[in-house]
Amino acid sequence: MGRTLYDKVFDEHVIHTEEDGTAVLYIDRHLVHEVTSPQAFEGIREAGRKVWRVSSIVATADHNTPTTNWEQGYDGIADPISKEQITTLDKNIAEVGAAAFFPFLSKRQGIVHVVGPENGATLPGMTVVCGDSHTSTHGAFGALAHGIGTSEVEHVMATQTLLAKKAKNMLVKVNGKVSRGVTAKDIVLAIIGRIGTAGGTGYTIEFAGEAIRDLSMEGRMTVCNMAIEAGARAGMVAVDDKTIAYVKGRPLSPTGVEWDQAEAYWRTLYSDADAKFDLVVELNGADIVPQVTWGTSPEMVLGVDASVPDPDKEKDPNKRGAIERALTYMNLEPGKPLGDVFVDKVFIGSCTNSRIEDMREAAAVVKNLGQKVAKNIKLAMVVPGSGLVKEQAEREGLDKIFKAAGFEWREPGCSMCLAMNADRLEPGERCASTSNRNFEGRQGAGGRTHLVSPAMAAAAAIHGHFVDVRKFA
Ligand SMILES: CC(C)[C@H](C(=O)O)[C@@H](O)C(=O)O
Ligand code: SF4
Repeated sequence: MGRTLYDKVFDEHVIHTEEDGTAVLYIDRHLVHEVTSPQAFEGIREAGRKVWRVSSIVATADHNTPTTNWEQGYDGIADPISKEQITTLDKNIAEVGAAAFFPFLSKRQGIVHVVGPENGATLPGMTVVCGDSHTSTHGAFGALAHGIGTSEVEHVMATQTLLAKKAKNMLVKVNGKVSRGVTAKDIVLAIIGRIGTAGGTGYTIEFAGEAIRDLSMEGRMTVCNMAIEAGARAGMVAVDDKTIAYVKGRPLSPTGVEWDQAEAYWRTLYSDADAKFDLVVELNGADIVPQVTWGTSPEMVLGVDASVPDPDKEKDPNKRGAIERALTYMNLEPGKPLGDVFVDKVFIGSCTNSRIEDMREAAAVVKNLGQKVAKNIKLAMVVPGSGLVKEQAEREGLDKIFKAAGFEWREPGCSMCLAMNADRLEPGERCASTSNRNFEGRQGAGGRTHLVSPAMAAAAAIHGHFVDVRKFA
């Protein structure tokens, strides 16, 4: 019987299987950031162990790095805990080593999930782990990539393996084409709206169908990035010409004969026609509208042309309670058109939407509209995902478009995605954000997050409220 893409990559990495089905998986790539690695390095040191394969490690500092004041160097990191996490990573990598390290202030620094693929650290068919739930992003390359906990980070460092129970296979097929102005972010939000945040629990999701094949690698990363918000630890997309073209020539990609061998193998990384999925979900690309979340979970999402839901119309008492609670937190009245929701801040960034294509998409909207950021917007910020994205965007003059319209153009990092650095929402502030989580307090205590695409965020900044970008896409 045929195998799925997930079956193939999983099987290829099994070293041993216990009777209860627990497998010992070999790990090819270990991505490391400053938040979830200190205890792991400490544990290794205390146990007197060595890191098994230093060349599997690629590290960067991202969550705590400031997005301003880089000219002040490490003195520009105001928060002492943030500073300590960043310098601890520097020390740990100095001691242990890595295949590549992109420290704070270096040109290639950035969000680990942007930096990995950009440098060829993520390759098709690899097992990729990181102490970070959005490691699912790397599945866009036909890699098996997922987040791990800090104790597992230590386990991988010490043994190069991970204990894993095989997940079930889910296929999410997005058929046909999407309309202009509908992006990868809208596709994945629509998927989460359909299957819910627990829909993917226990599964690895393969995203397929014409609308997914049509996406660039950047777009596929946006989709896989949010597989975790759909409950699946890993999301994957089959390898095709776009995948191969993206990885070719990157610093850590193979070259010469090794490239040829690798490419031949990578081209086998798709689900066989007779592979069996435990669950298949299909969506119609043409039905997907630019999405806006209205609540405090990514599944609380609707098209921008819809209105805030009315809890009284929900029969299930649990769901009704959740809607009521979310609307209270979000300070939204049932029935209010989403297009009438005004925002205070706009954040364009995060590992979901801070790649060059996202920057282009947002800048194109700003340019098309030809106006400045609306008066009611206190802050509109664009935070590129890495130093390389920033540099590329500046080469294309995108920074000038943003700055001329009144956006702030910042240094790379996680920034206001989770407010571990100085960028945050104040209590009660409402934000149009291109990030992936809208939980209570995610962007700062009492802050209210609406998840949208970069184009939608840019348009909200100019209009001051949500608008349907299909009107001017
Ligand atoms: C800090 C890290 C452990 C966390 C994650 O695992 O995802 C963060 O990146 C997030 O997005 O909430
Ligand atoms: S950008 Fe946000 S979601 Fe991504 S790794 Fe950083 S904090 Fe996590």
